[in-house]
Order: sequence, then structure tokens, then C-alpha cells
Amino acid sequence: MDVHVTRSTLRGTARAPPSKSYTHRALLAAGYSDGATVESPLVSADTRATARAVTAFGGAVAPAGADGGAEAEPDLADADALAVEGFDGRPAVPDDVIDCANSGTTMRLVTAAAALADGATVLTGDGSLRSRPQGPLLDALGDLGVRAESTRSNGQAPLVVAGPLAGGEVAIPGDVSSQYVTALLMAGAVTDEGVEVELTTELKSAPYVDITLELLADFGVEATPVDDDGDPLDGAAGAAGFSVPGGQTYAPSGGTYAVPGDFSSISYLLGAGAVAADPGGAVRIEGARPSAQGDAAIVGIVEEMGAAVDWDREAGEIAVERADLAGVTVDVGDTPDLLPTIAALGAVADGDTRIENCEHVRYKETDRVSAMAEELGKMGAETTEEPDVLTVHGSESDLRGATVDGRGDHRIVMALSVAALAAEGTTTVRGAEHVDVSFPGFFDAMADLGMDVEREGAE
Ligand SMILES: O=C(O)C1=C[C@@H](OP(=O)(O)O)[C@@H](O)[C@H](O)C1
Ligand SMILES: C=C(OP(=O)(O)O)C(=O)O
Repeated sequence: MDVHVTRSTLRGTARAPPSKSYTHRALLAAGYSDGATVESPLVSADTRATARAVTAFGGAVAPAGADGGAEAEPDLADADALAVEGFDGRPAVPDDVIDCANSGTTMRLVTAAAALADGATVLTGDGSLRSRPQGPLLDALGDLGVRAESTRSNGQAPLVVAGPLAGGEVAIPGDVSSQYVTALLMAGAVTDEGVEVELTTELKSAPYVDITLELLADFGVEATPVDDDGDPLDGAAGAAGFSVPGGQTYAPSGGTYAVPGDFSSISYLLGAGAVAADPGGAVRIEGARPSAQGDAAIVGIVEEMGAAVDWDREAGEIAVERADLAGVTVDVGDTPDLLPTIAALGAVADGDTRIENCEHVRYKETDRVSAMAEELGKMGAETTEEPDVLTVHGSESDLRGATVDGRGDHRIVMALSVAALAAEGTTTVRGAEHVDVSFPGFFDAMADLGMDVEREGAE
């Protein structure tokens, strides 16, 4: 699908979709349990992949309250809650290959789950996912005595994993993906011996491990970040390792778990308001309650760029007014998914926006550092790309409509659409259907706020 976005003025209220990161973890944690209900889940292409994996391991995922038919893949769309039948810590050997589609989180978390099964699991995904790094996790599982291989011996999917995993001590780098740590902690809790993870390089994307720790605690599972001396820390930032005792049982209090709103998705709504809210009004965002999400940093970033932002944390509501934005310097070591949004805002702002510590943002659905530099360039933005830094020269950028490529990447599509709101004329974003990965209702929400958007071709 192509979308044609013409410069527009926005006003009104949008609701943040539920968090993708929490939904993945909640579905898998419910799978590790003997059954639980996941309330207000994100139902999207990526979270469907995790639901498929839970089913492949012998669990089941269906809309809560639906009369339990035996459909292989029940329609989860629009479900307010999902009833998950668990596999109780003992995944069955899947009947078929697990297709993780475009979802890195699914592939990493499910690879470690597969290591618990007494037999082989094969995991694959789309072309993007089959080019992303899985080697460090395969090596770690290999060191723990499990067969864990890339079929092409290049550290990329397709993967073959054959357990069972008993637990133990393992070392892994922290600067490629935090999802490896999340995967080992979630699986480690149901091993016999538990797992101790030592980080050989500094942890990037650390708040995502905090999300994991928060969710594990809500499912009654203990896992602890530790410092160099093995002493416990309050959070994942600065951790030298992690420890999860084995023999634990997943069970959320009252049998249900509620997913909070998604701050990575909120970043587009907030960014759109900051560049295009009606001067006499504001854009309001609901579903923005605080949680462990590092991407809540977008609220402070947009404020620092000069927009008036009011966040009522208790009500979970953010109001943002349009402003003449100014460039900022931001370290995205903890918040890789904000890079496309910040780059788009930087192209609209005056002065330079320097996005530092971004090398790991190159290992996502696409190399997002190059993708944003090149696609914003087509719209007239000047950028400088270094391995670890992207600088957007806002003052030299004269944004105008162009045809840009979403690179098959949901975040590139949404960020370019935000830039398009402020560009002269009309911008065509190719491959816009990929928003289905994390924010299926993105263009409906934007149109409701007043975006002038035409959709062309199949969704
Ligand atoms: O654990 C998670 O839910 C995620 C972790 C991050 O990845 P990395 O840890 O690979 O940086 C993030 O980019 C991704 O969108 C979701
Ligand atoms: C990188 C992302 O997700 P994943 O790693 O799950 O593909 C993302 O949502 O931006």
C-alpha cells in the first residue's frame, strides 16, 4: 500500500495502542504458565507470531470468552483480552516450523523457549528477520549444552534448536540485542538449575530488560540484575549480569495480566502533534501511563525541542502543542526505537539534531540509521551519517513532498509520515501496510486527528 500524505493541521484525541514489548512477553509468560488471560493486548503482525509459537509448543491463544473452537489460528483481531492455555513450563516439540515473520522479539524469546523442549524446533522468518543477528544467542545456548544452529552457519535464521536445557552459567555480549538476555531469563526460570548470565560488553537497550523484570515479577517470577561483585541491583542499567533461579512457576496474580500503552507508538502521535497541531489547539494522547518503557523519554525529548507538553501520568494523558522546534542531542543507547521519530523531528527543527550511540539501531528490521538519512534526504533533509551517530541538519533542510520508501519497516513508515505532515506538498510513502507490525490502526488514528492521507493499493 502507498499512502499520500499532504501537509495538514491536527487536533483531537488519539489512543495509544497497547505495548508490543509487553504483549510479546505476556503471551509467552502465559504460555510458560498453566494458563492466564492477557488483557488489552496488542494484536498485530508481530504479536501474532508469538501467539503462533505458544500454540506450536502445545498452548493455545484465543479471544477470551470465545467458545473454544479448535481452529488452528483463531482470529484475534479486536480482542479486548486473550485467553492463553499454557504449556506449563514444558514446551512440546512443534509439529512444524515456527514462522516468526518480521519479529525479532519473537525469534529471540522463542529460540530460548525452544531450547527447553526435548527435541528439535526450526525457526524462520521473512527476509528482514533472516538477515538479523542471532549468533550470540545461539552461542550462549550452545555453551549451555543445547544444539543451537544457524542452517546457513552465518548466525542468521533459519535456526535449529534442540534441548532440553538444564540451565547453568553463560556469557553473552550486551551490545547487539537485549532480547538475548530477556530470552535467557524467561526460559531460565523454568529450567532445573536456573541461569546466570554474564555480560561481556555493556548492555544496550537496557530498559527492555527492565520491562522483562517488571513483567516477570507480575507473573511471580524472580530474576535479578547484579553488579561486578554479584550484588543485586535495582534495574538493568549498568548491570554486569543477571541471575534467575530455576524451578519457578509463572502465575500472574488473579490469573490476568493487563498490557500498558506503547510509548514507541506514542512517539509518532507526539511527534505529529509537535509539528502539526492546530495553533489554537492541541493533540491529546490517551493510554500513556508510566511503566518501565525507556521510550517514555520521547516526552522529555519533544519538550526539549521546544514543544509544550503536558503529561498527566495518573490519568495517562499527554497533551502536546505545536512549536517551532529546535535541534537537540540525544543518546539512543537505551531507546533505539526512537531514532526514526527523532530524525524526522530533527528534519523539521531548526539547527542540528545529533542522535548518538546508535550503532545497534542498524540491526533492526532495516538499517534504520541509513534508511532515515536516505529517505529524509529524498525530502530535502541534509544529514551526516557516522557509524554510531546520525546528525540531521534541520536549518539546511527544506522539507518538500517526495516519494519515499518505508523499507518494509513499520517505524520508518510512521516516522516519514510524521515528517510529511510538515513538508511542502504531498509525500508518498511506499509499503505503508507495514504499520501492521506494531500499530495497525496508525493511519486511521492520524486521519481522525486530521491528517490529509489517501491510501492506495492493498492494506
Ligand atoms: O525486547 C523488546 O521488546 C525490544 C527490544 C529492543 O531491541 P534490542 O534489544 O535488540 O535493541 C527494541 O528495539 C525492540 O523493538 C523491542
Ligand atoms: C526492532 C523492533 O522489533 P523486533 O526486534 O521485535 O523486530 C521494533 O519494533 O522496532
